[in-house]
Amino acid sequence: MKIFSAAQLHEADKITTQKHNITQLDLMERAGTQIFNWLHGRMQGAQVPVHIFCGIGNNGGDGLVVGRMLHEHGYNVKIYIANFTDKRSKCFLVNYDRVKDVTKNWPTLMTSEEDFPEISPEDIIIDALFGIGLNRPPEGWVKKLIQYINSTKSFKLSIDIPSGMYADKALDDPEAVVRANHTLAFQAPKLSFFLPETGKFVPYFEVLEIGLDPEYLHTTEPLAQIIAKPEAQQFYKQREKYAHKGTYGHTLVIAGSYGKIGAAVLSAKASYKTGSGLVTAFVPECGYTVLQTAVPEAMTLTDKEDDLITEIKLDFEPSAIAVGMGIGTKAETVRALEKLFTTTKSPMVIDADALNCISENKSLLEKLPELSILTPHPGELKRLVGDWKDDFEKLEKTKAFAKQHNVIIIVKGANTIVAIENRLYINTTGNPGMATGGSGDVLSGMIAGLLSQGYDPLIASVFAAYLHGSAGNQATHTLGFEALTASDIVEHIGAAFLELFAMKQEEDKNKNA
Ligand SMILES: NC(=O)C1=CN([C@@H]2O[C@H](COP(=O)(O)OP(=O)(O)OC[C@H]3O[C@@H](n4cnc5c(N)ncnc54)[C@H](OP(=O)(O)O)[C@@H]3O)[C@@H](O)[C@H]2O)[C@@H](O)CC1
Ligand SMILES: Nc1ncnc2c1ncn2[C@@H]1O[C@H](COP(=O)(O)OP(=O)(O)O)[C@@H](O)[C@H]1O
Ligand SMILES: [K+]
Repeated sequence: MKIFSAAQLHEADKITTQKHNITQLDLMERAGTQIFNWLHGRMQGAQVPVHIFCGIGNNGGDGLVVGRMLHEHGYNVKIYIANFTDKRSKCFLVNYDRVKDVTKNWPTLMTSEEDFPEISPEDIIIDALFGIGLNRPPEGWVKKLIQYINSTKSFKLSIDIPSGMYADKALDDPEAVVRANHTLAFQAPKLSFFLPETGKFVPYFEVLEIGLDPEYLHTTEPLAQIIAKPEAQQFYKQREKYAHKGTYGHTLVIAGSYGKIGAAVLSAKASYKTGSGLVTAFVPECGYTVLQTAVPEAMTLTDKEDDLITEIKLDFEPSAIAVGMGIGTKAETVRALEKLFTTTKSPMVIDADALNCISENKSLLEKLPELSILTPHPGELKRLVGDWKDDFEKLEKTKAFAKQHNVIIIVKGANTIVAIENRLYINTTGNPGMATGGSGDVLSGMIAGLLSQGYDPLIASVFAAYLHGSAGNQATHTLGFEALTASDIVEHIGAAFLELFAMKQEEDKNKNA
């Protein structure tokens, strides 16, 4: 699914009306009807008071359509207009009249704090104050209205976007955003739903199709693309019946130093669990027995030094390499990395301390094989690309960096984001239980495991991020969040593969029944 900017959505709106010979008003009716259907399907005529707060733009217009329909279906609905300017949109005005025709009353006009209505905790609030047309932070009594809405215990449903938030730029004032319990977004989710500073205001959302011009949506370069189950299913390559272990590649995991050999264990196991035919771990001498015991399937090569990696000597050509987890940043290790980068032709995942080595020795960047996959967490990213003022600038800097150095960057976090050239892919799986030591080591092993099997670097990146989050989700079914460890993610990689097609099997069963 694609994510568009507010400007692109306004353009889609315009093109749809022109090409499909419908009016803006028709589109608003469609949008409002979708929201009404969603509510009606859940409320089933319940007489819970519904308070709809409308602005004076098209978001407010949507709110008026919903209010009219709820009224027509016998719901207990009250409509308020936050009359913050007299520049009411045309479609708002038409629907304002239509509400009056149906309810025989004008909605309640609000022009100051005195007009705020009483709201009981069990009431429902619909937020149609501002949509994607917000162009400055709400101030004065409008901000107070948002805060008043937030102070109630009512269920809050935002139309299109929580009022006070922008679709594609940072918040100006976090105190002036509706704290929606749920958001119903038209046609596509907004970029701000997925980034830490703004996404926290959108704990749950659904997308409602409103029939914007398919050609425009299809041909327009989006701000980002969402990777969810339908996309992930398409990445999957079936294993062949006559395959042998040589078919699925030989992954090399270069990881560990004294006290951090576990990183190599997690990564090597994850590579195997993701389907790599063979896995070799290259570790300092002190890691030999640990590896041979903890991952008996893996072969182990060791450095000549006991407690750190100083020279990576191989006796085979790896099909993919994951390097950096727990290796430290000592000068000898940096030299070993430099040699690896300049001599290897294998696709490579570069993580953790290898990224820190690069940050401290920027000349290494020029030596990276093209389309190497860098997997920084926010701290490592900052050391690579420099500081940012907000999440949106972070993405811009990351894209510029990826383009300049011809690499793929995986920005890890609650919604892991993959950047390649000018494009962004946003992962949708994962949970806060995965904020635990070693879970990144698992991801690196998984990416390398996919690379080894011949997945191209971009697909390996987005598919591994999806499966990694999905394995984490599967693990929570029996463990919850707190008890989840990186090893549990590894143990549930198989379940993540199975889950990819679980729904389809269910559907097939139903079809045959
Ligand atoms: N294609 C689609 O997706 C479809 C979208 N649809 C709906 O349209 C919505 C977008 O509507 P929209 O463009 O009319 O803007 P909206 O968000 O209602 O508000 C803008 C108004 O607020 C004002 N204003 C702004 N900031 C302000 C502030 N801080 N404080 C005070 N005022 C402020 C601004 O006035 P001005 O800047 O001129 O003073 C303007 O009057 C979209 O989210 C969706 O719900 C559907 O109907 C159909 C298809
Ligand atoms: N709140 C969260 N929701 C989803 N995934 C998360 C969350 N926190 C962390 N993760 C995932 O866990 C991994 C953490 O990686 P990293 O910080 O490198 O861990 P480590 O260095 O301990 O291996 C990343 O893949 C990240 O996307
Ligand atoms: K809204």
